[in-house]
Formats: sequence, structure tokens, C-alpha cells
Amino acid sequence: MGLLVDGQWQDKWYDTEASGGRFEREDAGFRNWVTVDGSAGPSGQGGFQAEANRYHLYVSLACPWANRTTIFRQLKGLEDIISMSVVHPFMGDKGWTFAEGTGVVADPIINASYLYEVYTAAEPNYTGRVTVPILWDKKTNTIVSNESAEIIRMFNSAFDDVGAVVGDFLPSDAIVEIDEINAFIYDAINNGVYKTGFATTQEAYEDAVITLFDALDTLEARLAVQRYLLGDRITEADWRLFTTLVRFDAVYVGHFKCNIRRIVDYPNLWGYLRDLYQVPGIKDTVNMDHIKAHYYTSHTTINPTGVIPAGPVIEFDKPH
Ligand SMILES: N[C@@H](CCC(=O)N[C@@H](CS)C(=O)NCC(=O)O)C(=O)O
Repeated sequence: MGLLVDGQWQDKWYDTEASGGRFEREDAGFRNWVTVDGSAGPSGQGGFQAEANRYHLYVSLACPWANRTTIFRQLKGLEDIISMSVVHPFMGDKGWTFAEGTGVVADPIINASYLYEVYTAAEPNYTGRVTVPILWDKKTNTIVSNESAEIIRMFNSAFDDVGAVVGDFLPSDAIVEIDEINAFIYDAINNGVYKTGFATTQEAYEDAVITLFDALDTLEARLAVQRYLLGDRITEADWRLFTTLVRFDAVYVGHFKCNIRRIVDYPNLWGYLRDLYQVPGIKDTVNMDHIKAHYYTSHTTINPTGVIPAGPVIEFDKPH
């Protein structure tokens, strides 16, 4: 765990001292957009036109934010259009690496051993955390974006004329509602599990864990009367919730102390999670070995022994 300061790697755990034991997530540093015609998107610079085989995605199969992008790459049939590298699940004192291991896919672009080299290749004096996912432009040799929320919106529609399959998870009549529920779920659940797990005071932990379970209770009630978050169609909001739910019982309950209830204890959320997991192609984006190995071995302040628990057995394939 660490970060780049003026292009130099520094080994440093998250600093929660200044924030009363609370974990605060840093904003992503690269915020450009791939667009149909190469014009600038909602933020950043233009010049990134959608083209087949121009972009490369760097992910960790453990990471819920990166998992959003692998899901959209899969759903939109972009596997042959956007190439992909996968880091090793262990994130040690030099951050993410391409050390050999099952499921690791080396970096064909700059041949990096460490993920931070991808950041310094784009910006030699970069300062900030070295996170996945990253969308890289092979043409201009730079990072387009390292913000998953925006990368999935690019994948959703920008590549439709260059080989993506049909499918729109952000229908224009529902964007306002999707943005609203995304904000609620991001704060209380997606980031809420991290706020719970990385809290270093009792008070910060309790605030986060209570907000998290209140939010899960709210969604459990919502799913009692409709199949998906926005009704009867699957949208971006469902996929953003899915990546946290699928990791919840295996990792967040134990490792992050999100243990008031498990997802399997919520009949509606548990059925919903299985429903999404069983959408064709989705289970291929879920690598439970990388997920468990990453969290339990990388966060040594939380799990100093690095022992990875054997269970739980979770029947994601059971009919819903
Ligand atoms: N805003 C980013 C957050 C990504 C993120 O935090 N990824 C984690 C892995 S789950 C990471 O790479 N962390 C490394 C670090 O913070 O040093 C996004 O959603 O794309």
C-alpha cells in the first residue's frame, strides 16, 4: 500500500489521523472520456475517439470498482475491442504488481512490473494513489481515466458504432433516478464497507456500520416490491450495487467487520444477488480466489497474519 509523490513511490497506509479515524477516499486523477467523435466528455480533454483496439484496461479481479468495468466490458461485448491486463491479488508495499500468479495477465503495453509504472508512463511527476481500474490509450500513450464510474458510462455507449453489442444500462429517461440511487449506494454501501473496515476509532466504525446496514435494510424493502433497483429492468445502478454485494459475505462480513447481518440473511437481496450473478457472462467476472486473497493478505493492519479463511460456502448458482 502506498502512493506516488512527484512520480516517486512512497509506502504509506491510509492516513486517518486527521479525520478522526475516518477513511476518506481520494478523487481519481485522470478524468477524460472516450466519446463517439473524440470531442471532450463531461470532464477532462478531448481527443479520445472510440475505436476498436485502441484502448487497454488495467484491472484487479479483486477490486469492486474494477469489477464494474469488467462487467460492462462483458455485457457490451467489448472483450475483443478493449484489451485487458490483470494485476496480482496481493497489494504489498509497492502497491499492485504484475508478479506471476494464477489469473494474472501481464502488461503488454509498457511491460510494467508495478502498476505505478503505468501512472508514471502517463505522467512522470504524478502525485496520487495508484488505483485500478485504469483505461489506457495506446495511441497517445496516456491514461484516459482511472474513475470506474465514468469508464462504465463510456463502455455503455461510446463503442456502439465500433463493435459493441446492443444494450443500454443508462436509459435517458432514468438517468436522474440512477444518479440519485447511485449516490446513496456509493456513500452508504460501496464506499460504506471501506469506511467500516478502515475505521480506526470505535465511533467512526459504528457510524459507518450503522449507515451501511440501514441502507441495506432500505434496499431489502425496495426489492420486496420490484425485481431490480429501478423496477423491472437492470440498470447501471444494479451493477454498481452487485460488485459490493458479491464480495460481502466472503470478505466484508469478516475482514471489514460488516457483520450485523449477511447478505444471505436478507431474502430479497440474496435472491437479487443470485439473479444478477446468473446473468450470462457475469460469473466470469467474479474471481473469489483473487477477492479473498487480496483483502485478507494485503491489509496487514487489519489481518496481520494474512491467513485467508476457508469459507463461507456461498451458493450463487442456486435458483433465485
Ligand atoms: N475512484 C476509483 C477508486 C478505485 C480504487 O480505490 N481501487 C482500489 C482497489 S479496490 C485501489 O486500487 N486501491 C489502491 C490504493 O488506494 O492505494 C474508482 O472507482 O475507479
